[in-house]
Amino acid sequence: MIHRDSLHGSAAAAGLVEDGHSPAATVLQVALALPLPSPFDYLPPAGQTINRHWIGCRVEVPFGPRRLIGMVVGVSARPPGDRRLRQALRRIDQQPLLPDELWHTLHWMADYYHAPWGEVLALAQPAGLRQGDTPESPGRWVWRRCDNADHHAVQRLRRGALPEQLWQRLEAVELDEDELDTRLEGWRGAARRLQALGLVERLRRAASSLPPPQASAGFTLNDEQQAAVDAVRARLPGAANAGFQTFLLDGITGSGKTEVYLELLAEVLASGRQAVVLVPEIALTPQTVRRFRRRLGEAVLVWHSGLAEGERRKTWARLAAAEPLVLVGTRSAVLLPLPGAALIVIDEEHDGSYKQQDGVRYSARDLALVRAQALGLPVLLGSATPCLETLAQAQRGRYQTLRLRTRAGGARPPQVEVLDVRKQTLQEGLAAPALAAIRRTLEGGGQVLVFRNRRGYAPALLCHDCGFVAQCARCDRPMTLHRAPPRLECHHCGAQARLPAACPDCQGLALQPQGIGTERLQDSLTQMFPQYPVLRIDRDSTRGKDAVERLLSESATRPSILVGTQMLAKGHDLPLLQLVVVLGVDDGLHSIDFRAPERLAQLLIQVAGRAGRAQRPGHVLLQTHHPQHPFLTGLLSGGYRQFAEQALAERQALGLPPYAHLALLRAEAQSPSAWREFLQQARDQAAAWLGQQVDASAILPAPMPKRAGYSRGQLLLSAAQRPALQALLKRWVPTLYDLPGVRKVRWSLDVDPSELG
Ligand SMILES: Nc1ncnc2c1ncn2[C@@H]1O[C@H](COP(=O)(O)OP(=O)(O)OP(=O)(O)O)[C@@H](O)[C@H]1O
Ligand SMILES: [Zn+2]
Repeated sequence: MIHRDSLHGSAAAAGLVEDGHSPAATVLQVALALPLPSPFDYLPPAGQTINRHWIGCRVEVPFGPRRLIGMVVGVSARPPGDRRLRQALRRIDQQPLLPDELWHTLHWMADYYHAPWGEVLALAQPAGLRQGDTPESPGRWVWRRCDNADHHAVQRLRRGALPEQLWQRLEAVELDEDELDTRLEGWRGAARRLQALGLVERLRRAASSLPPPQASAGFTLNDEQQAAVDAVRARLPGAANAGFQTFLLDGITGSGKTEVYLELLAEVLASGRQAVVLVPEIALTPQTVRRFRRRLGEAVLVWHSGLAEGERRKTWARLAAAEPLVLVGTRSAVLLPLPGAALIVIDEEHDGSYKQQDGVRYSARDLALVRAQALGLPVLLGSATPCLETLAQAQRGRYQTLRLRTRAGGARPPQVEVLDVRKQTLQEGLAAPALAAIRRTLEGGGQVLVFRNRRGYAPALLCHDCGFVAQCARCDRPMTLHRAPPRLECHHCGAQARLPAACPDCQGLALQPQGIGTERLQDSLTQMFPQYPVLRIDRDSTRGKDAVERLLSESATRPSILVGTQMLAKGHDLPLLQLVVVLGVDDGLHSIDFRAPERLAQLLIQVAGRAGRAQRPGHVLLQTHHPQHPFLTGLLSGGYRQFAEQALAERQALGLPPYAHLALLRAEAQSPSAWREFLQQARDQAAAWLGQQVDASAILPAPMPKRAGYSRGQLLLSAAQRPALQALLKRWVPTLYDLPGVRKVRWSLDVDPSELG
């Protein structure tokens, strides 16, 4: 986790900006969204002179035969040497596109993750802006009836159809597009019809003419919730003690963390300011958004990767204009302009989706802290299972911990039990006591969740005659068998293959599914419990829009079985859910990644936390062959808190994060010799700067040595002190681009990697 010392990097990033003050600047330093380490020098467009006000403005420049849009990150007086510089074609912005604070945070980010500035800057701009469009003026589009609407046309509208519904709603009012989005599904088509008939028109309205946001009151908070709200409130802008502070809201599942956020967010809106709430990717469901809108009204906007470009630009512009809004979004929402920010919230702060796994590998959680510090705001991290990095910071007193120890609204925590399956006959992966518990729960009118974190029918297809296993040729891993539609699929690279009729090795006909996936569980549970609906929730069954919601609402009010992967582990309130059966616990016990136990503990606690959230008591069964495994006995007797304390002690003893800081250099190539060569050159290059402070591992194949046809290797750097690691990276990374072996590999640097694979 990032703390004060690491922020000093920003001074270096700001170095170029300093050049801007030199009086005789003649060269523009332009960051382009290319995987190259430094900005490019250009002369200004003909007839224009440069000064520091160019910094932060976009320019169009020639690049080879192409024209690219880049951002001026510095201006300099340095003579260009013998190189002939090309001229920029045009200046796009007259003033910086990004607010100051965001600009500096992005510089910090490029510096800290050792990523090209141009790529970092591009992350903070919707596609249109990256292509040189001017930002939309803040304000909103509204629709209203035309004054001279033709009444004959109105009479021809079919009663009850969408155009007619829209027409009715527009009687004597104009409606905002955002409002229409929430109130009338499919209104856009209807609006276009009415517009074509000359009945309605679309107008731009200034943001200020909007009605004030409408919010409704929440629950009466319990004492712990209230104390949490009070502590954060004391740091909000305007309060006597206003300023940066990181809070950890450490509250058990179902303890009402979301209510704490909502209470604070309502205050932020009432004071006319902005807030961001980061949520995990799979938690950004319509259910979540509805809950926020119900409480906070129309001032809630969403941000996620599936958003249409138009929406994106509109949201970006409204935020940039400091409109009072609450933005609920996934990882990249942390890079939006927030000139009016008062609070940043990170829900389920331990969630893996906050770490970007390609391109610029940033942690949205860490960046949120950097931004909060730069903006002088409180930042609230919420979780029932905080990550160890966060807990370590809290122990050191860097974060202030706020606790919610009881479930809100009188619900009790679920009762968790290990179910020893050794020597038991399993029926389709389920032990007899688990099946009996499922039956009892259904007969008592409750809902059951069978959790298995493997989608598909079976994790492998095996020939019982000769032992052949169907593998992905590009990844050397077993392919997953799927039934609907029948196919083999590689879950690592997405490759698909037809099901072989006979064993390709021995031509035998004894091909058998090996192991259990969610699809198979759904099939077998449907046969075992034919009177009850059995619904499956995983990535395959939920491809359509709102599919999760639809499936959940189908089962919400009656006894039923849900079969699901980690998609079901968070963000859902299922009032009837009484029993959770967890399969495949043992898979997690044997992983080699040092973070595997932490992830498994988090997953188990979160899944268990879905049970018994309302009036019915919750019960959780963990099926395992290792009932005495210290991980399980520890988690059961001492809960997450005790697990975390032990895990932290182990990490300290072994010199692992959070007591060490890591950077992982990955390389992949057609042949292992190519990545070995590159990594060896990289290691040699670093050798001079290694030593007591920074350690380099041996060059090793990645835990998954082959993927999508590429052979993969890695080199791990670690240091007890973050500044030592950063100092090395700063000198080292720029040299990697020019190593002789670089042309034969694809490489990437991951600072604070969350996975060592
Ligand atoms: N003060 C309160 N009084 C009554 N009910 C409450 C109160 N606070 C929260 N609840 C209810 O308790 C349930 C759990 O609350 P919430 O979803 O906010 O918990 P959470 O800690 O965010 O849960 P999780 O992290 O497990 O998803 C919800 O149904 C919520 O409406
Ligand atoms: Zn594959």
